Amino acid sequence: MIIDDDPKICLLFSKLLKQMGHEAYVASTMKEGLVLCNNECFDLVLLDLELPDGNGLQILPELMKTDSEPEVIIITGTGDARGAQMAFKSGAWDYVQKPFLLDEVSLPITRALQYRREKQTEKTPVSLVRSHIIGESDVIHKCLEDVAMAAGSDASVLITGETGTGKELFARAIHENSKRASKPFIAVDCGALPETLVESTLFGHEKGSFTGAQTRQDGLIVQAHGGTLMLDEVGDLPLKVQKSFLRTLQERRVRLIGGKSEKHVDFRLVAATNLDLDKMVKEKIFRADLLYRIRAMEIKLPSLRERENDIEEITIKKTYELARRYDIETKAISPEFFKTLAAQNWPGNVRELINVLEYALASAGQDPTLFPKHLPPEYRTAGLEFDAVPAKKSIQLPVGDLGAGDDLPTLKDYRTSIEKEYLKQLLKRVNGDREKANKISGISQSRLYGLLKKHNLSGFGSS
Ligand SMILES: Nc1ncnc2c1ncn2[C@@H]1O[C@H](COP(=O)(O)OP(=O)(O)OP(=O)(O)O)[C@@H](O)[C@H]1O
Repeated sequence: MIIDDDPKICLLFSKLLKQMGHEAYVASTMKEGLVLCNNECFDLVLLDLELPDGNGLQILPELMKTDSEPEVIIITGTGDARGAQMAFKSGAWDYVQKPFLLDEVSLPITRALQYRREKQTEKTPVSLVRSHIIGESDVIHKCLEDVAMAAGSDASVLITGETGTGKELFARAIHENSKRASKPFIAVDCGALPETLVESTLFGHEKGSFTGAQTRQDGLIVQAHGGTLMLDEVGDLPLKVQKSFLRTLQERRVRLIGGKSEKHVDFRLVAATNLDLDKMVKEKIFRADLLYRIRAMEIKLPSLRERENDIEEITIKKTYELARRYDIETKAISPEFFKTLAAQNWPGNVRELINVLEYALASAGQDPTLFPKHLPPEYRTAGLEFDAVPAKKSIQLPVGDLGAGDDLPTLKDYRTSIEKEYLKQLLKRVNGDREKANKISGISQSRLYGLLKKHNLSGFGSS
């Protein structure tokens, strides 16, 4: 419901709300607004303050007490701190000042409606089926609460997060905890499909509708009927397909490629991405109206770096699972192994961790315990500071850039020149003291003499 006496603003909001998939009513005075609110049910009121019959704040408490108890966003051209404070005190959701950018209002609208949906959603299921999601960190618990919330409603959900953070796992969890659990869960990776195939894969095709379409085939949308459709990497949907998919989402009807009639489909959408869809909207490569539709709720998955405390539990459970899968004895895990894992950056998140554990199990062979030495070499360096070996003196090599191209010396020549440089420095420091030279260099007297001879150095006089 838009209560504003400026027809241009009303038109702008009506268009925006329609684009976001909502219906909008308009009132131009406080009185008209109140009457409508008392007769209809509204989720949200966009309330202007300067109205012909008074200041909108006057009717705010009354509006919020109408049967549908709508959320209210104040829109005003005369923003002042006191007005904003009063609005919030009376329970307004947000306070937007004119002039505004569409983004500045669309976000509070989405959030207010999400909040409202969450409020109305059935209570969180007492025992959420975790669907193999591992982790007890606060951030994962927050995500599980979101899953429970999403599972209790039928709203479209957008799951965002870096690669390997478990977007598909969480999508399945939403499905398995929803009333659609006994119906199909269909996942499609939009990024893996060639552009020419996306449309027919999603919508299906009639026989002979294009070369190679030898039989009539239902698309994945129809296969997801009654259940959940997961569009993974939704940012990779070509613009043309975005348009037809939006239509299907809005009208819940699908038409096979080359077909004439339409079919009713009932599916719940869970989309996922690791791209910045808002940025893609600005770059005009993702439709704003589709983004509004698919992001009725959003679940942001944390990276593994943000939930370091979960690494240990994931490691134990996954090592056990992998050992069972490969039919080998499960291994004990040393504290150093955990420490080395905790020191990593994990850009590939849980998927990367599982791959590393697979490597470690293979490299451990018959060894009963996993140690850092079983990890891929590039992962060991990050944990070196935790190794139990006492730290050695750091060594500053007396070399600079070795030059570019093919003129790098052989390793043997390089070692020889470093060795000679070392001996020269040693002789300078010990000032003829043989014992001291043996002590510092850590090599025996005879070996030291051998080396001095080799390099034609005579630091201790003739011998
Ligand atoms: N919290 C978790 N608990 C247990 N396993 C997890 C968890 N998160 C991810 N995994 C595992 O990590 C692997 C990658 O997960 P998934 O495919 O769901 O990630 P994704 O975010 O969809 O990745 P991408 O963006 O690359 O498609 C899977 O084997 C999944 O089971």
